Amino acid sequence: MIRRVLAGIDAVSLFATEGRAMVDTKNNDNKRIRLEDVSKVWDGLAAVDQVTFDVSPGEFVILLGPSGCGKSTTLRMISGLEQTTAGRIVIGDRDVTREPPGNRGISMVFQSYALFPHLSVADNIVFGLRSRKVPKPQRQERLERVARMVGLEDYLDRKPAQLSGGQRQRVALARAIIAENAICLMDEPLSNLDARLRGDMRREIKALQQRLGMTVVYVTHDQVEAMSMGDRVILMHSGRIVQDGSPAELYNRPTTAFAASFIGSPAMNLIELEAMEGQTFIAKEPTVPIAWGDAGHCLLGLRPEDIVIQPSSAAGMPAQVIDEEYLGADTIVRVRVGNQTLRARLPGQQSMPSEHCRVDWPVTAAHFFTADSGERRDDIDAVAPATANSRSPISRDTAQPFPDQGAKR
Ligand SMILES: Nc1ncnc2c1ncn2[C@@H]1O[C@H](COP(=O)(O)OP(=O)(O)OP(=O)(O)O)[C@@H](O)[C@H]1O
Repeated sequence: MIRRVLAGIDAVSLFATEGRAMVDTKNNDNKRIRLEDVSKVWDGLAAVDQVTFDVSPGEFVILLGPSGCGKSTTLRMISGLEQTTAGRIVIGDRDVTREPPGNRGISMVFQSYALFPHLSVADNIVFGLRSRKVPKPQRQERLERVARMVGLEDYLDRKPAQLSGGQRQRVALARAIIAENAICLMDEPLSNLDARLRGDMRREIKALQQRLGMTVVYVTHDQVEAMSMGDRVILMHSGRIVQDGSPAELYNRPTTAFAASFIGSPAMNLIELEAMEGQTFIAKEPTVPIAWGDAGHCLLGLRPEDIVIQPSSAAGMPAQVIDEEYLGADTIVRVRVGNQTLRARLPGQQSMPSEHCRVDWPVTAAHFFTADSGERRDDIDAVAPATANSRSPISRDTAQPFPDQGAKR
């Protein structure tokens, strides 16, 4: 309880700049964010390590990454709730690195909702406006407008304890929106909600952001949120930016093995390859010749949906079916290839007719990464598995699934 109230003070302090003119949300200058070589060091350890990125006006940018990678710390430094150890933060054309939170023109939505338990929904929403001494008629008009926007008109007299998780989250959103700041920072705002509500709220937040033209920086470790909401995704790992691009870029062209394995569910299969005879690379087991212009170890990356499972008489790597997991729209089939386990995603409900099969993939679906640094290699000319000269590379159109492998729906 105490934590929640303290968090509430944080949240509200962002809006509580007395006498400050309302930020003009039409003015794009207030909506731009720039981080230059920003770091945060705690006890000699860099939680955020020389992070640099820009957020354009009206952009929805996601900070994505595993627990502890520095997402929240980065967000809190943008808000001013945390001081930077090094680097510069610029909002619009103002260096705000040493400015207090209330001077930055930013709203924030927290995972904990940060509501005052003793205040009604209406009072929670207008708390910041009150501290700013916005006159009552204006407060009331804005409250009604925002409550309509987030569907809380019928709940204004209730206390937070009388609301569902989704409704509490809407109160937190309403409080951020009513401040009419041009920038809104959100820290895992949906993680306390159940899966269905999360889906609904994702769409609502995105629609609101577009309607209001706000710049949003949104922290999550949930790649579905990142892919579905972000105009851009900044993937972080150990305090650093691993990749910064559109959701499609991150999915289709991951620049590191970490990005490849973090985005996508199930994750991209990463198969260890090792150097053989000068310019040829082969899988440790079984043998997969790879034409290669360089020496060194590398990983072959294959998305589960790119793997084709064929009868054992067909071309491809010999494999054994381990099990099948039916998920409704598709089936995840695990197969053992040599000493490695691969996951294939097949459409509909699938039941493998035999334990023995072959796996194959379109040549263009292969991604390569160096095994040590994990960096993407685009200079590999890969051939399809099995005997390289025995057949033409397959494509999605020419792939031969098991004869009775058609989707059963
Ligand atoms: N106040 C603090 N004092 C010392 N270390 C901290 C403090 N806050 C965060 N850290 C450390 O900084 C690192 C980054 O934390 P941060 O909360 O930014 O990660 P995150 O990516 O947001 O993780 P999560 O998704 O679990 O919230 C972690 O190793 C964390 O333990």
